[in-house]
Amino acid sequence: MAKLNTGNGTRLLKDSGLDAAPVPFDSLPVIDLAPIFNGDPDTKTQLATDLRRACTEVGFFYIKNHNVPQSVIDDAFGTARRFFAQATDEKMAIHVAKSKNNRGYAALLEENTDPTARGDLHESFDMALEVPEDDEDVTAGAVLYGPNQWPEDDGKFRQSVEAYYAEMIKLSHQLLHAFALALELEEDHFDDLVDKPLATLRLLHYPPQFGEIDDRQIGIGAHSDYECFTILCQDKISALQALNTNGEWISAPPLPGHFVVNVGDQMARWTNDLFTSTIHRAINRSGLERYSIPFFFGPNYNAVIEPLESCVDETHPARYEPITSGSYVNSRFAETLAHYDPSKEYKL
Ligand SMILES: O=C(O)CCC(=O)C(=O)O
Ligand SMILES: [Fe+2]
Repeated sequence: MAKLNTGNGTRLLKDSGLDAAPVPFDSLPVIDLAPIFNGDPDTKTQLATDLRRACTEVGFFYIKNHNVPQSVIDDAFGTARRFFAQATDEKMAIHVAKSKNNRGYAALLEENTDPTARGDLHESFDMALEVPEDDEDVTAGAVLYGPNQWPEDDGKFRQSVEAYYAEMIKLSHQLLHAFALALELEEDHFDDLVDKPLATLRLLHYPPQFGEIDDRQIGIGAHSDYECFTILCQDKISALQALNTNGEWISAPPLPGHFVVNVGDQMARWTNDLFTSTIHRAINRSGLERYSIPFFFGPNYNAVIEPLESCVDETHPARYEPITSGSYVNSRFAETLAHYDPSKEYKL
């Protein structure tokens, strides 16, 4: 502890560098995305300011006026409910263990997002960009690209999931423009890096948990997301919590017509931790089944992520070595997904 003499006596102060401690948030900000679509320069500047603040102080926020049709969202949730209601055998037919790139179904407890815990109480279906096996990046070993696995049905499942995915890709490009403005960069700064994005959509089903709950076995254990940002749609059930700088869990309930967006680790690395990749978890104590649809958006497999020049200076030296988007996500998957081992031979 250092001491500072004032006219009214001595005060103690911690020697904690030049930056002020962030104010711990107690609720999540709401960002109006309308300006990114209507192009008015003044309101865009306001959006950039609001977004910068949300990403710096919280790392979690709601977005409204996102232009995603409610019918596409409702369809995706209906599809998720029908999919998870099937018999286990049906779902296991497209199990992730049959995929090199984590596409398909994973059962309860097969994911362990927090490696110190005992497995997550959710089941999931993962899909991402459809890339053929003979694509040049796939043959060169870019293991996160590849084909999806689809359930055998009348095609409705694939149709509604792909419709939702297409909306998320469109929205992510707009959101990335807003992030660039928030970083005082040109709006299209990141555009060349996202034409073949590592972008994964998950359907999640959380059964309710009753009685006394061991915090090592909850819906999804405490974690940060790996990609640039996540766009999350929740059904009507509140279960998501975000950790503030005081170490307190803050509730992030669903708001009708809004998505929750959170900054991921790749964006934190790009911004040298100016934007914060906030830890979160979900516990479904509602007594009802819960469904959510996170969409994780990161740049192309080979895009190099390193601290942006504008986020590095003498008092904030670069904290991260350059790494490709693919290597980063790959290493995180290997740590948290029981069936993920890109070095092994997979048979469909
Ligand atoms: O379901 C939720 O509310 C959160 C999901 C999540 O954090 C994730 O899948 O990374
Ligand atoms: Fe997450």
